[in-house]
Amino acid sequence: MEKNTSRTGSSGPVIRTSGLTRHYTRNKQTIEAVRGLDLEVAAGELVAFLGPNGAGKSTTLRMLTTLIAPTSGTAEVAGHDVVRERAAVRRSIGYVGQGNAAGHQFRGRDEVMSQARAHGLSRQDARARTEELLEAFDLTEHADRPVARLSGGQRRRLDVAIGLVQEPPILFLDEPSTGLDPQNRVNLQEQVRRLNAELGTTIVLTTHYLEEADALAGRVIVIDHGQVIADDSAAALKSALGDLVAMDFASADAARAAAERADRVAGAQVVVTGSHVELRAAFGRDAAPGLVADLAAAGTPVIRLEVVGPTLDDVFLNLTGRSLRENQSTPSEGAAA
Ligand SMILES: Nc1ncnc2c1ncn2[C@@H]1O[C@H](COP(=O)(O)OP(=O)(O)OP(=O)(O)O)[C@@H](O)[C@H]1O
Repeated sequence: MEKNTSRTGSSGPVIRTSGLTRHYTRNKQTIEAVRGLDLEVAAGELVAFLGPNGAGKSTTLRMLTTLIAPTSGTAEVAGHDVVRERAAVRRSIGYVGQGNAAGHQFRGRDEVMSQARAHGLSRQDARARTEELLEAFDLTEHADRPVARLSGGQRRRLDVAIGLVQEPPILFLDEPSTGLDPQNRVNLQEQVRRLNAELGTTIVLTTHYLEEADALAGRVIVIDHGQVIADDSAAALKSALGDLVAMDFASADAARAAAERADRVAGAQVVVTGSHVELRAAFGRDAAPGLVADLAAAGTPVIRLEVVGPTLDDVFLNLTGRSLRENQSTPSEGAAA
């Protein structure tokens, strides 16, 4: 399949922002929702904006999709300025916002079908694409009901299906999986992956699900208080942080003695709390057996040992001192990465 460098007619970045800033005014106070974003996204990338509620993710997407104008700074999408060339930007993108887009009195199937026709598919191709998307989002048996009579989750799935109809060169998805059950979240991820891999669609999505950013995106841009605080692959972000080696000892004295030895592990950050020692180091997993043997020989044996690979939440915690999980609406669904 062709890659979307050719679909957009550009070999440079398909999204480029410089000092992109957006303020809101509420009760005479200025809210700096997005603060000087400098960003480049190349054709064919799958990027996740990860951040807590209120970080500025939606505002960024709304500027990139021309729905709101920047307060200052510039943004180009598909080579077009988002303020001066709104129509050209809109022709190059698909956008699934956080709200429900589908008309409520129409049947779900007709909504998808008419979008497909509106985007120039033949009747036959439109029907095939409609059925494919309804099937992919588990909507086939609900598709003959008016949208108003679908559940919240079913409507959300219909919105995402409609957003995927046209297969645009650049697709923006604002929290596409919020409100979806785990199975439909997986279905969505499959669709997103397929668009990216098979058609080379550049995809920018926002999420506060750590697992989603981790599983899906080649590149994770962590946003907090309207600024980029990290930008790399999930694997690189995590490995830079290193593994956590948690150890319990018989007494606080033993823990303190052990911590002195643990400090010798290259690049280790060691924290002692009572009889508990936590060590974080890039290769903590590899260093642990030697350290345990060393401590036993020194007369301070480890009573309990746990080695945990870093999660994106650890990355966020390390960068901001706060946990992203506090912002997750369904923390119980979060499995460690
Ligand atoms: N229309 C608006 N008027 C005033 N303030 C706004 C408006 N839209 C967003 N904000 C504020 O701007 C900041 C960034 O909001 P934004 O919706 O971009 O964050 P987000 O990262 O997308 O969060 P969420 O995950 O909750 O959508 C927040 O403080 C929010 O309250």
